[in-house]
Amino acid sequence: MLSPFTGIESSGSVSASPDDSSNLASSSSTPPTTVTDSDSLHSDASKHDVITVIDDSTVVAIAPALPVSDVPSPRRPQRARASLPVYNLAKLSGTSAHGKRRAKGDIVATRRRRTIAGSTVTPGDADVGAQGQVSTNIDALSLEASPSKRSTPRAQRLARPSPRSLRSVSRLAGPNGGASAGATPVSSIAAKLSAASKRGRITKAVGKPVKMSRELRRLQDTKEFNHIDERPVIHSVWSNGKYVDPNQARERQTVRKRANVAVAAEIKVKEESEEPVAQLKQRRVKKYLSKGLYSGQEVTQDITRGLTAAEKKQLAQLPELMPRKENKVMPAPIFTGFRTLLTGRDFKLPFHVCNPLPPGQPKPDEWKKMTKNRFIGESKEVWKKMPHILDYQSKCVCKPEDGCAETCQNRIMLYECDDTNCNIGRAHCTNRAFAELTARRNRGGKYRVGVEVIKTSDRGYGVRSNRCFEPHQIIMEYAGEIITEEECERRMNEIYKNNECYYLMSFDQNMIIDATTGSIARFVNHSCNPNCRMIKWIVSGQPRMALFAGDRPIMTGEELTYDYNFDPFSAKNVQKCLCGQPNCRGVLGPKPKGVKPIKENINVATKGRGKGKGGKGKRKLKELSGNEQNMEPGAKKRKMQQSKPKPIRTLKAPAKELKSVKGLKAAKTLKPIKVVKAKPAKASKPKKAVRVAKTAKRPYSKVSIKVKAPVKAKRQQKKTEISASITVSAAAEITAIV
Ligand SMILES: C[S@@+](CC[C@H](N)C(=O)[O-])C[C@H]1O[C@@H](n2cnc3c(N)ncnc32)[C@H](O)[C@@H]1O
Repeated sequence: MLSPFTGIESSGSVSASPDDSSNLASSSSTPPTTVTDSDSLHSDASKHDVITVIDDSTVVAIAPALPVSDVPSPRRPQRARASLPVYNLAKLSGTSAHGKRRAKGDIVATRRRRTIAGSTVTPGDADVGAQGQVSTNIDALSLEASPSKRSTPRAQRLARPSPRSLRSVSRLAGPNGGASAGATPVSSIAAKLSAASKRGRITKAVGKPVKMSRELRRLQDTKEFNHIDERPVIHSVWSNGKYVDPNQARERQTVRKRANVAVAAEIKVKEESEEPVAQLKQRRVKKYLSKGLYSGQEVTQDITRGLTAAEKKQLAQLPELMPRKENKVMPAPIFTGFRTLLTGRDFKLPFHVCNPLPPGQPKPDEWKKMTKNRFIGESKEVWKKMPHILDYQSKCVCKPEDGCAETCQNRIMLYECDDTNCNIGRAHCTNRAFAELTARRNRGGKYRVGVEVIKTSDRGYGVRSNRCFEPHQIIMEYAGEIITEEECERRMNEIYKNNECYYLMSFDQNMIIDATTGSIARFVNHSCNPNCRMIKWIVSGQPRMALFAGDRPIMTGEELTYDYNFDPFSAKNVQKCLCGQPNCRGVLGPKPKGVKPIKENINVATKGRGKGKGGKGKRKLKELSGNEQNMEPGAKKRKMQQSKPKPIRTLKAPAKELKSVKGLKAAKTLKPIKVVKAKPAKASKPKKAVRVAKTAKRPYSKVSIKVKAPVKAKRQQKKTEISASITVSAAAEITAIV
């Protein structure tokens, strides 16, 4: 037995059959058997898109008028579906939240819920639903709708007659095509629908307005109805079968973000703290080039091509082209030398870099340093305080542009300029060597002093430079104790009798400088080809000895030497020279008799005077003994005036030589100052020296060293011989000097 509801459904004529969908699905496999089927087949709309709106009022009368059994089913028997889809429009349109409304007498409780399949129709409403459905289908048959009236796809879908409606209409019409009993109210239903469509917005099939349910009509102005979302759509999230609360998830996300930030900060701090270590680890090992840019390049050109045999032979003898061992040192890139020449500049390497003293240098013991001369014993009383005072009464005649250079009379006579005897003043004068030395020393620093003691392999201690010196530049003063000859004798007999080296140098006024306690200059060794000269100058009226650079500049690290010019007085006193120079005389003094002395080392001034070879010892002896007949008259005057043997000749020589070489003017200028004003001779001092020399047996030999000091002005002719005596002990025991 079928209930009205089930009867309707089984007939498939009233409600939309779920099999419509099956029709669609089977269209490809099952040919159409009825018209409705054909319609159904040709419909391209899915059943889900069709909304059938049924007016409650129109449905009511239809159901009883249509007994289910009377309506033959044009369809072949089908199996009923187990379940039907139910669509909740309120939910779909988003109005379910509004709840049930009651307005204008609408009884919500009795209102039928609209569904597509009509499965939710209450039993009491079954007839009504059937009628409503019929009316809808009738509307759908009305072909008034035109494509132009379909404003939107949605409207098109709504207006399109569904296969169900078509089928139901055909059923309602009966097999004869005439209207059945149920067809009577069709016109009234259509009119009702037409009236309803005026108010409703939704138009149904064939362009005719379809009456909307009141509920929908009330809602049609709402945003929900128009699908306008104001609030964010929050979708529920399920994860692994569990519901995820969005609030909790947000909190968890925030917590996770914070944790991530904290971790990132921690990592950053860690990285920063670990950075040096990482850098150390990542430090790359530097790769050095083992060869130069052009290393290994072969000479492609035959440089001897086109040369004669003789030329080739000559070329082959060039040391540069001699076959050599391969140089393993990395060569400089090509044109380096040329580029250096063009763009290079002079520079000095720091001395401690280029030439440091070898480690473990012994220091000389028993050496008391003294940088200034000091009178000892009677010497102070015997010493004439201002022997050169008269020389300082006139000034040189230099001009500022001359700068007291080589033509300066003071310079020629080995007088240092100062405020009393200089015409041009300190700013322009260049003849103030001792003043310059004092200033340099006062500034301090061992590289300003410029010398240091070294231990030589075979000559005891020596001195070397630790800076460069220009030619004729003052290096250091020979200072020590100034003693009389008597005191010198006593010291040699008593104090220095067992010494191998003595540091005694004949000075001025027959005095002797004992540098045993003295300046560093006492360590300067002898050389037959020296780079320095020991010269006595008159500074502020007082004699002072100093070591000067020779004619060539002195480089850093060179050993400083001067020619002792020993006068051994006896062949027994001769000391072997170990200077190692090519022109070495072999002995510290002049060459022994029978051997021709090497001329280069003989004083030029001596040669200029035409005096003999190897006569210095004799001359010294004569000077010491007061036999000065061979000396120039002027020189004798000068000697007497200055009470020193060598400068006498020195003064005389330049005056004579200047006449012939430099010009008479300078020579004439010299005369009134230095020679004409000469004092009467005092020959007592040299005699005294002889007396000293004549003393009985001594355990040492007295040797005289002559230091020659050429003056800059026309050196070869104007070189003046400055003599200083040095008394050096010899190990050999000799008898008295005669
Ligand atoms: C004034 S001292 C020089 C400093 C000395 N070398 C020292 O160690 O104190 C002179 C002595 O040094 C030695 N001497 C200096 N130059 C020499 C040389 N070229 N050949 C051999 N001995 C030399 C000689 O013994 C000489 O008597």
